[in-house]
Amino acid sequence: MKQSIIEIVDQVKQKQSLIHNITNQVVMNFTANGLYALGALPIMAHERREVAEITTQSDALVLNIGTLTEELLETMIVAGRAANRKGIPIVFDPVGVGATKFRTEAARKLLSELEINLIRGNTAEISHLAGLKADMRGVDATEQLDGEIVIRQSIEKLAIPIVMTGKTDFIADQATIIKLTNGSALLTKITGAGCLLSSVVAAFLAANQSNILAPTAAVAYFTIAAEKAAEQATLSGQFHIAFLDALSGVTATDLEERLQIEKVSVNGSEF
Ligand SMILES: Nc1ncnc2c1ncn2[C@@H]1O[C@H](COP(=O)(O)OP(=O)(O)O)[C@@H](O)[C@H]1O
Ligand SMILES: Cc1ncsc1CCOP(=O)(O)O
Repeated sequence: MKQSIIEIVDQVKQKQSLIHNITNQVVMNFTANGLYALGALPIMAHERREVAEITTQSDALVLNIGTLTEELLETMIVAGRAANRKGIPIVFDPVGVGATKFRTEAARKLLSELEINLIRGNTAEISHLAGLKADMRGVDATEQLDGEIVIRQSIEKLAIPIVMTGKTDFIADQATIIKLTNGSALLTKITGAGCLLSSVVAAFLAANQSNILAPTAAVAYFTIAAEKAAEQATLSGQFHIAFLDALSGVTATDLEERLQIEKVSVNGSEF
């Protein structure tokens, strides 16, 4: 597994994928800088009349509903259809789903009208999307949820590969669940960490379309970068910058030495 992750990271660095992000207004700049640091190329384009062309020129599409409007939702459908026609992977980030009826209905619409390749959300968002109960305050959960139970039930209900984040991260498809425990709590003190991760996952999927290995490599790379940054910075402002820098330089040795894949289950049996 570690060797495959290292190889996928090399593929990402070589491919320098162009990632079309239809994302929220809070995180656009951070996402663009994070993708550059990784070695990918960002483009943010939100005009309905041009998104199909932009998506078609891109290697992956990210749909993020963090500051969604009715118009932007329609634009996402146009871009998503263009991606589906060309087999371009789509990552969906259901920011704040469950916080309002509009977000919840929008998320359902995107899932029903588009073929989404992967959903990346925090534990509360994934629970909501799967119809499990989770209390939200803004874009964050108000309670601790048992990630392992949530991911098992969610993958069964949604039947789309999922990256579910929190203190522990889970990567799942219908056959496999992987649990990663790398990272830093400082990621929760800056805005846009999850949104950037969704775009990083898209860059990994653009380079390697495996349902489990590519997103696992993305989460491993991202959370190990956070660990390295947290060794340089204790406050959120310093961490923000240190993290961007660390995103450009996670090495094979870092992955070898730091990766914590605590548990892998395949078709329900652990090994
Ligand atoms: N308590 C925590 N400790 C360490 N890392 C965390 C913690 N909570 C979230 N993370 C990390 O922060 C990143 C964003 O996850 P999360 O905060 O769940 O997403 P979102 O920003 O969408 O709410 C992930 O890489 C995750 O591993
Ligand atoms: C604060 C906020 N409000 C609407 S979108 C957004 C950014 C959320 O980003 P993340 O969930 O990745 O921290």
